Amino acid sequence: VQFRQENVEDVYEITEEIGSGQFAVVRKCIEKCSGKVFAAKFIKKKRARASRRGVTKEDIEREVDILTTVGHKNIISLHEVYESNNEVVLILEMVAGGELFDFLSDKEYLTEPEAVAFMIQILNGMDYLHERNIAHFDLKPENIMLLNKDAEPHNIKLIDFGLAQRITPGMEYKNMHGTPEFVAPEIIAFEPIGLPADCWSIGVITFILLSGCSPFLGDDKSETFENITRVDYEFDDEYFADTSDLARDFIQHLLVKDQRKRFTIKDCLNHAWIKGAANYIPAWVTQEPLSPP
Ligand SMILES: Nc1cc2c(nn1)-c1ccccc1CC2
Repeated sequence: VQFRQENVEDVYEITEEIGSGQFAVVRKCIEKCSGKVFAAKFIKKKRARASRRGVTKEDIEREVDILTTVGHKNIISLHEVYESNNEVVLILEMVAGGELFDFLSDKEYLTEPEAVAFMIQILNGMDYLHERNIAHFDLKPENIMLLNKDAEPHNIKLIDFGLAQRITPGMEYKNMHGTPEFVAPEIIAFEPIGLPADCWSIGVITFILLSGCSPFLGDDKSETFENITRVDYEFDDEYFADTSDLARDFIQHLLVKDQRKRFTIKDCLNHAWIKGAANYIPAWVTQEPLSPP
């Protein structure tokens, strides 16, 4: 998709802010010709090479390339892209249900069936990406949006592919800056990273969904990194007393330091905690539509 050079405000009415990232602000917008509602993500372009502010054109093109090539019900879709001299605007599918993060803080934590209903959708979206050797590299509750917070069960969309990468075997990715609480040990150790880093983050997210607690969070960044490097976490009985052994087993297979021994997304989808859920989660959540011929 090419970056349109005309003024985005000529084509869309830009309204209230609905979210923001480090160098991005996301606003609700309405396409004038159709009345359709979208989310406009304004990304600041990096001015000078040495500047710490803004995003390089190369990084923006990577996010656009990845969003353009993926199409899945649990991944945000990209409608079109505009460019002005100091920013790029991604016109994205509108998701109006807010972040899973906020949904969680209202509920403290979820029952296992609720957590599994979310986890199945996260895993389906991630399975689609990992089958195409795309790593998200910034999985966390803030980057999981609910389509509609009142619907049951909830339909989720993975957002923010600003750190996503196509992983070519043999290529090494090291300079990463995910969010401390969710990064895998290999990211902290500056070892080559790949798809398994996302699986670690899924383990952290599952732990949080079931307990409301963050397994490795310390009083500061370095303490958090210390806890991750040592894989120092526990299922505190105060929060995990009612959590099934299957759920703990699922998490334990993801929070594994050696990324070669860590569960893959396929392993997760085959785990009894997830597979067993197919009995009580509606088919539209659990069944992947047959991929187009
Ligand atoms: N960093 C972010 C942050 C957000 C979004 N994208 N990137 C987003 C995408 C579609 C709909 C709504 C949003 C708001 C949050």
